Amino acid sequence: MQLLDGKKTSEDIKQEIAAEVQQMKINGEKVPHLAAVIVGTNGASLTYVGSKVRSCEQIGFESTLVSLPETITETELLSKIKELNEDGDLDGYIVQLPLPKHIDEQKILMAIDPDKDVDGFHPANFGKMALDMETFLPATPYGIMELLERYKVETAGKHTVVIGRSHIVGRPMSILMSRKGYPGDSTVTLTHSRTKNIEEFTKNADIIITALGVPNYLKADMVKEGVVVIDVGITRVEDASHPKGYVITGDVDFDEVSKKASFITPVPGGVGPMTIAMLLKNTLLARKLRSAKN
Ligand SMILES: Nc1nc(=O)c2c([nH]1)NC[C@@H]1CN(c3ccc(C(=O)N[C@@H](CCC(=O)O)C(=O)O)cc3)C=[N+]21
Repeated sequence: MQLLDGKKTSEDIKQEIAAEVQQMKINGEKVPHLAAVIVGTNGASLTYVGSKVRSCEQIGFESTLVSLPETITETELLSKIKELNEDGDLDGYIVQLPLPKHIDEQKILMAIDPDKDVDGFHPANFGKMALDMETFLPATPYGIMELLERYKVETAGKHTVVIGRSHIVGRPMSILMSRKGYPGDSTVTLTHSRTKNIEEFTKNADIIITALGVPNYLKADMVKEGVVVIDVGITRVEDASHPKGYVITGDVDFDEVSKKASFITPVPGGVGPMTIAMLLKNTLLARKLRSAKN
């Protein structure tokens, strides 16, 4: 069994980006500038946004945190988005999801300038991804593709089973794994909450990508020997015996499944850190595309 170490790989990627930023500075060029919009104060959201800001500092990006109250109206948020779209210094930004219930998420995502949409959530970018055009790939699926590539995991002709059809992970993942070329060329089954006898799919899978958010869902008797397992689930489970009061738990029963797996991602330290690294990579791309335009 080989661990797909997202923590280490994300550090490698950040170092590669940092070296490019160093060169940009030497050339007297503008460095990439990323902003994150966060509405309200969800604990997990704050953790994620916090590590994004730290990563920016670490690699020499400029970063801006736009912190807005839970009570902000949709109209007010839309005018903030307009401001960010028009900000000539800003290369890319994300609006942290989920948004409060009184705000129409789709409406907000549609308002983001596709050229600054480093999450790759805008329909224009999602469409480009599906059509194999250069664009910002959604950071989590992009991070998974990068892990498979850097560990030279074979994907061509393999049966990949994706669990979960969310717009930000499962759906784009199924598209990317079926694309032509490496990593890709996979035969993909996209399973979800209405799938019947899901074990019939997982037991026959060469690669399983779970993005459910149900702790310890995937058990050893649901997989075959030699399977590659990518665990996208990151759930905080209360645990009073831990200093933080919770433990981070994935969708996979790691202790048992890892005995059968050829490759497996840990949680934490797997897909999560990769998501952040790929967001930074997208921001670097946004900067390059913008400088090529001007
Ligand atoms: N517009 C938008 N884009 C996102 O990409 C986005 C979002 N909204 N909303 C929330 C989810 C969640 N997400 C995570 C990223 C990294 C870790 C991460 O690095 N996790 C660490 C553990 C961190 C901890 O201690 O909680 C790990 O897995 O090792 C977790 C979660 C990005 N998301």
